[in-house]
Amino acid sequence: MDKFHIEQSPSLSGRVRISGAKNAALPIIAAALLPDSPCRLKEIPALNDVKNLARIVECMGAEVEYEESSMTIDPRTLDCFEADPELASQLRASYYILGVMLAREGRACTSLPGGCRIGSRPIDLHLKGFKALGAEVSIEEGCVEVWTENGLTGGDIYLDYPSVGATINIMLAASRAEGKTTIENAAREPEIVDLANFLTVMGAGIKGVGTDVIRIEGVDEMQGVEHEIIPDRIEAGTYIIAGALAGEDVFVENVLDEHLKPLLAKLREMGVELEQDISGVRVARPKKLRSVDVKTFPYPGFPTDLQAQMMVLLTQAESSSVVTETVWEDRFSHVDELNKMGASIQLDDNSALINPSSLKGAEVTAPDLRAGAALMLAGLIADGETMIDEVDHIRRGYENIIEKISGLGGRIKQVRDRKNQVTTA
Ligand SMILES: CC(=O)N[C@H]1[C@@H](OP(=O)(O)OP(=O)(O)OC[C@H]2O[C@@H](n3ccc(=O)[nH]c3=O)[C@H](O)[C@@H]2O)O[C@H](CO)[C@@H](O)[C@@H]1O
Ligand SMILES: C=C(OP(=O)(O)O)C(=O)O
Repeated sequence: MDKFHIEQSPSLSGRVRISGAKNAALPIIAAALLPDSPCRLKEIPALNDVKNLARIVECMGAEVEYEESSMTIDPRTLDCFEADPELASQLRASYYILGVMLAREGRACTSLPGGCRIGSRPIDLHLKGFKALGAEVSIEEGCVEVWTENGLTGGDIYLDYPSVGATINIMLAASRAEGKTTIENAAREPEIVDLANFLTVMGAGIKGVGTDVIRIEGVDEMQGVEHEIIPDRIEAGTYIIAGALAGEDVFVENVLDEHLKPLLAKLREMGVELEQDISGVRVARPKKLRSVDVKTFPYPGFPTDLQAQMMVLLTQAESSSVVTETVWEDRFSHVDELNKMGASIQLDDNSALINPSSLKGAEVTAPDLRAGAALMLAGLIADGETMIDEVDHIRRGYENIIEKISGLGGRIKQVRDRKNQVTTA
């Protein structure tokens, strides 16, 4: 397994371009199986999750061409409704095959999905939505199966929690169901809006996306279209935090700053100066960082996917801060690793008290994607050398991370296993 070796890099400068959003690209790749002609998707990030999902749809018979950041998917040759179980268990978003194939073929099957271990991650709300559209569901020995004998019909669904995945899966299924579907207490994340725009241009009738009531009018036919994925707000936020931690002058390019309001507001409260323009955000480390408290919420609240990275910045504040995680019950696995690096963070249930501290290099392990990104940020400001193990987690969400950080002057290398042999500059 590869590791990242990082040396203290206190003066990052230059430009870094943000890639297309992983959490928009994945449902959109699945949705490209809905029309009756090919789709061309642009700004597809080169990430393992994307490659695995592309492989899943290919194994189901679709034709996929993937070059640079663009992917063409032709669903006309689909001849299977089952996602490869081994591939499907590697990523969370494989469960979007359920909504899509249920809509298209009236039947779908996949293994329970993978993704970060940050809580129990049930899929009851997805299944409740499918049932409301007239589907039967079964979960047996780690396999999820959904089917309908007479086709899907629109229905009304109230989500107990505004789940991103459930909102997406129900939208996918409802877009080709007969009649109208209403999702109440729907999630409002920008990735859902991107998917809805894609479905709408293909022919679906969708209203209210970006609010908590989404109405979908199913259609019989959809046409393949070209679509460009929105920039990844979590990748952007991670590089903006890197600039606030260790930047002399960092410009984070290809950012939709309206998707990052809760982060940018917190950074300003901390004393970070940000210059926003149409193409991105300029950021540098301020002389002093004020402490702030942060609580994660579904969008438009502070994103749970930036909680770990923000915690690293808070270790550098003048006084103590409290971070409260409300979305996932087990998303503090970075705390032990940061404490190994000299941080002083105490956990109490779903809150963390972060005391000011100087970080020092250490050997740490990335427990999941964003926790890994947080350790990488910590390595950039820690005194000495940091070695991060299990970096495949980080690669699930950050395209060309070594090249991007090195391009800003960050001293980071990929090394291979025990011999610590350098593989990438
Ligand atoms: C691939 C993808 O887009 N992943 C994102 C997506 O995950 P994901 O779609 O899995 O997250 P959800 O919004 O579904 O989960 C949020 C909360 O709802 C609960 N829940 C969810 C579904 C369900 O059927 N039952 C249920 O109880 C979960 O346990 C969790 O506590 O949104 C999360 C919240 O912003 C992000 O952290 C992930 O990066
Ligand atoms: C938790 C995440 O991803 P996934 O849902 O794919 O595990 C994430 O992107 O931070």
